[in-house]
Amino acid sequence: MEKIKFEELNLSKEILKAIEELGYEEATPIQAKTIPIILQGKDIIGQAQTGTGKTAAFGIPTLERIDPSKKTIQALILCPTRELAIQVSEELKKLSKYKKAIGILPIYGGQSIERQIQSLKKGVNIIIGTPGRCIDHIERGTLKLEDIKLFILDEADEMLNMGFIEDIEFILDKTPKDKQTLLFSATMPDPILKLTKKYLKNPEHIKVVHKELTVPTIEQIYFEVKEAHKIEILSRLLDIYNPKLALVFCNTKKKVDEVVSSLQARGYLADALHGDMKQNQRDRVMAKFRSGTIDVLVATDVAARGIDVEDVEIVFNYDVPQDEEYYVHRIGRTGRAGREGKAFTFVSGKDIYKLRDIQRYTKTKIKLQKIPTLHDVEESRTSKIIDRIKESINEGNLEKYSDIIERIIDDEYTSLDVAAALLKIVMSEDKRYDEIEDAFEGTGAEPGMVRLFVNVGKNHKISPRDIVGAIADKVKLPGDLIGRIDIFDKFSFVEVPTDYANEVLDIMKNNTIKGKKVNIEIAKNK
Ligand SMILES: Nc1ncnc2c1ncn2[C@@H]1O[C@H](COP(=O)(O)OP(=O)(O)OP(=O)(O)O)[C@@H](O)[C@H]1O
Ligand SMILES: [Mg+2]
Repeated sequence: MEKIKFEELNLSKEILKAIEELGYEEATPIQAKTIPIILQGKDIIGQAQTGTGKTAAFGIPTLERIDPSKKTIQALILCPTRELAIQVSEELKKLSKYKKAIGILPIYGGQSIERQIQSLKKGVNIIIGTPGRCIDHIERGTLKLEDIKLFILDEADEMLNMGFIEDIEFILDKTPKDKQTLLFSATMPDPILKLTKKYLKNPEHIKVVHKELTVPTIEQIYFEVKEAHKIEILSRLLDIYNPKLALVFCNTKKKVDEVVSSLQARGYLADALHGDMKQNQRDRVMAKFRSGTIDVLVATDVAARGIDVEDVEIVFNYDVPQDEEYYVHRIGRTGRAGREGKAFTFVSGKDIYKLRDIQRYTKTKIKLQKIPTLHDVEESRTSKIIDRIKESINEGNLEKYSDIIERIIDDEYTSLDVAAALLKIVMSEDKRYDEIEDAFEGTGAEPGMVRLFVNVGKNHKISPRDIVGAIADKVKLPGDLIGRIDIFDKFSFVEVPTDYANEVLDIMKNNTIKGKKVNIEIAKNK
């Protein structure tokens, strides 16, 4: 498709200036195709791949059509999650930087309703909301929709799905008949498409056509993994690829919490996002993820749709998603706006059938890759160190250090000796991998004993003796019955009598060692 400049789209100079500041050089295909039609006042269904700028595709013409001299709500945008409502509202605020008079307000559950009422009273033109909270305001009489010109569903197929459809109909019922309706999503399954006839007038279905439903710049890989090994494999992949940010999807809230504690215990900066958390917690986690204060976000499907965070380099499907559409949306959190990304899916047992359905639905091939071994992790660490050494040599300024080396060489060591010794010192600071492999080799504990894998996390001050002491103390198990296998940077192995194993696991799960929560699980042969 030929490139379309925003200047060709009949936009106001205020909007063009804001677009220029955002650094958008040309309109994306979905923007080029839908903006003119929306400006004409037509109903549309806009379908284009994840991360291709659908927000601005409906956001820009919406801003152009608002009359800010009237203090009424003229556009309502509904989103399936709170995080998405906030994000869409932020993007609209950026686009309206030079149309200051337009009032934009996100309203969503979990936030003080009183505060929202105060803001609504000031006169707002565009509401971006989640359905539940909008209904709440409609019932209180604090959200008046009789002046609505534009009604927009972002993630429209999800909004018209069973979970939301009643809410949507309730809200639609309160809006004027002659409004314009816009539906946007990366996916639009046929049954939902049929349903849209009920809500749209002579709509144009604008589909930015591609052979496949997913973004081609996302490399899609799957690993055959036993359920019990997922956490270890996730850690290895994180170590090898070292993504700036990674998003890990699980199918349940419980699993999200488990994965987060295992990752934290292994020293990763990870946190959770799911629907059981309080809104201020959710906001804090999203902010930390956006700023890179945490680098692994583990989430349920609340984070699957629409969320736009630039540096997400890998998306993990820790569990294969139930719905094919969700695969598309989940992996679409990476590879946005033309960037590259990776999507890694863990497949265990019967999941392979689901994966086939997903490939058929998305018309893509997901490639099987061998699970990285600890040796691979080691290799990747080695090549990273080599790169760093070369970089440092190229940067120069090494005179001070060369002088020291010369002193050693004077003592009859070769420069190769010196270099090798230095490298050994540097690399042994984090040599957990070889040692863990050794310890796992033969997880067979002494007869009558069970070997436990104890994870104390980074920067701890917990010695093996502390671990044995804590178990002895809290489980009332004589210390000499506990065997100590080894201690590593972040890990340790202990052996306890088989009869006590479950009790130790139970009790230690709810206890701390020197004030720190540690992760103890039965060691499994890798
Ligand atoms: N014309 C443009 N040029 C460059 N970047 C753009 C352009 N339009 C939007 N973007 C950027 O592309 C990213 C993705 O946009 P957006 O979130 O709207 O995608 P989307 O199509 O809604 O994806 P999803 O289906 O995942 O919701 C955003 O960071 C946005 O700022
Ligand atoms: Mg979107």
